[in-house]
Amino acid sequence: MGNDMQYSLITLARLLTYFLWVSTASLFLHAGVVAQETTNLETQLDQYLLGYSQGTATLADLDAIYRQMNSNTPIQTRTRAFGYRVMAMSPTEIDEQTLNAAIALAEEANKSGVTAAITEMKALLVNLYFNQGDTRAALVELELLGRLLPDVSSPRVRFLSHQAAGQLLGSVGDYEQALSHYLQAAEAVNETDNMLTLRRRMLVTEGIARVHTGMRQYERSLESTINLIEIAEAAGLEKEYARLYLFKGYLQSILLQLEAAIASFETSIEWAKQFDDQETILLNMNNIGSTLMELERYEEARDILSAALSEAERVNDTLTSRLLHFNLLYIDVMQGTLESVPALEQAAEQVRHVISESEYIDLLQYMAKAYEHAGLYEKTIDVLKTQRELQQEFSRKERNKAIQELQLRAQANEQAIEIELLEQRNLAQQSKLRNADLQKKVFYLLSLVIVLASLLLLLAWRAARRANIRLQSLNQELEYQSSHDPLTGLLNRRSFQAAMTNKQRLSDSSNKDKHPDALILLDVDYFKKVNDRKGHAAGDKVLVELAQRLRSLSRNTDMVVRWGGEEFLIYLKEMDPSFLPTYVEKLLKTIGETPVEAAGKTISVTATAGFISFPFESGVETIHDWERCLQIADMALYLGKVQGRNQALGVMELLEENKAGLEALEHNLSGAIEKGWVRTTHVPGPA
Ligand SMILES: Nc1nc2c(ncn2[C@@H]2O[C@H](COP(=O)(O)OP(=O)(O)OP(=O)(O)O)[C@@H](O)[C@H]2O)c(=O)[nH]1
Repeated sequence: MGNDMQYSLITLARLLTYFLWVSTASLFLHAGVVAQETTNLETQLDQYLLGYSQGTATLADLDAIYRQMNSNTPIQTRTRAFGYRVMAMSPTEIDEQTLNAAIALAEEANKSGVTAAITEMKALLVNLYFNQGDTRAALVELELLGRLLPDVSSPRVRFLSHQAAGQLLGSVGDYEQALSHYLQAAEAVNETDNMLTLRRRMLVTEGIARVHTGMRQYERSLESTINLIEIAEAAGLEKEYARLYLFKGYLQSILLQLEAAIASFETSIEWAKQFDDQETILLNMNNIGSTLMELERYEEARDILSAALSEAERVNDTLTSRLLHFNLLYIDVMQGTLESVPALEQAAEQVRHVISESEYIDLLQYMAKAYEHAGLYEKTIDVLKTQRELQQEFSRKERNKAIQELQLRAQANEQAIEIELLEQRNLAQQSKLRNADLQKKVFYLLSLVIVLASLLLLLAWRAARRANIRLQSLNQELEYQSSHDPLTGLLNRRSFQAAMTNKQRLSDSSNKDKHPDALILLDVDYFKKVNDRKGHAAGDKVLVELAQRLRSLSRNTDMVVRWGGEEFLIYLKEMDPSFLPTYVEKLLKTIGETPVEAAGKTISVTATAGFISFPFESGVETIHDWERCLQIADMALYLGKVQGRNQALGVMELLEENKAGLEALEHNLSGAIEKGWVRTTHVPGPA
């Protein structure tokens, strides 16, 4: 039993341990693999960044890193890579597809709950929407971004966010806020120290310069630009020089530092030439020409503008050609060629469609000057009037635009609140789902544990039950063996004694009306001879056969006992004493009439018996002690033997109903019989 159960338990325990081990190992290995892949990807991104800052990395390098990523890659690594990808693209390369990819990744970031990733994606979306001209969407993202920013620790993400905010707010004219963001972006940059630090510092400074320009704080803007150029030179970013010097010259010309402006434009041309940047060269030439016009150095201006015009025409740059054409006609008029006035008017109209409104308003100033120079005073007044009207109209529009932008920001704020609410709701929903999922998992796990425990219990129970059954049958066997004679299967003396003790304990007076029981002690005659002549095995066979015959005559309530070697005791329940001799006769016949067949031999046997009713009514007293009764039956048996065997003697009645009679009955039966104190019944055996 123990073995069965132990085996099952051990097997289950082993299975469970194995299962746990495999799960733990796979979890551990999986975690290890993910961690290793992540480190590897981050390193690759660092290398890419290095290459990017040195101008050697390509988009293909980045794509190669991208291909190694999957949904298991930590979200912040993926957002970082995506940010680099956008950074590597020129504004014109950014399309709908890029935007959609960014929106999808932003959603993933939202779901992950990783603040740095969420913020980075929001900053990128601000940039992308701004780039696509969708100011409203950019503002909404900015509102959401603003709520997250205080929790962001990564300087890189803080820089990106503030930079994006500065750029967007600067473009909608919220210069103060823009400036504040740029300053925070500058702080974030100061916390970084890598290959991108200088480039980032430049972007911030350029942003600041643009904000100052927007605020018409040109001197400050110029300061920032000079600073910017220093940074670019320190970083050796030669590609940026032309653009920066152009901007510097532009600011100087506004501040009427005209000679310095020309010098800046010339420097810009030098650098633009290095990189074959025709567009910048043309812009600078036009700017130099315009500045010379301001200085009334018309000949020099004409030279450079003519050269620029032929270059612009060569490269089919219509816009610049028209501007240059206008400037050249202006010079003509200023130098006295008054016939050029209509052509100048015509050129102004053409230019009007390709320049901004404010630029056109500035251009009208030149027209007024030209008319004045040509003595066309009425036209001068007209054009100045038009200029004033346009200026007023422009200012009104600007004001409206500012109001609209304010409205737009308020709407964006509202939308952001709605989105935030929605996101919160989504998060709550997700956590609800996660909880439900967790509950489900716990339920399944518990069910599994219950099933396994039940299985174990069942196995244990079955094993215990089997053990009990075996034990029971062993006990029964043991009990049987201890109460039965192994040869004949009859009750043995011990069990009979126990039964009688029990019986005596339970006997009560309610038995009064019933017949007494009977005790018959029976002994096989000359059995020793059987053994001696036919062999011990044949003797055994005879005993078994006789036991069987005795049993065949007994009822369920009777007891047939092997009392000793060849001696049997038959206990009959409620036997009418008058029928007892007949029964005993039948008993003797059953034994003696048919010989026993044993080992091919026929063995004739007879038996002698003594019998008595129990309890025995002696007249003096009722003998309730079965052993005393049996003692009398034994004496009767003995007398039967003495008188020739194959017979039985029953003690029926004590005629001398006194103490002496009882004494004689119990200790000297033959004497009592001789004295005629006892009535006996003689039963002869079969002839
Ligand atoms: N084969 C066999 N013999 C047994 C067994 N138990 C007792 N005996 C034999 O039974 C014989 C009894 O012999 P005795 O007591 O001298 O009596 P008897 O030969 O039957 O003679 P009476 O009883 O005087 O008629 C002995 O030889 C015992 O060895 C048994 O289980 N198997």
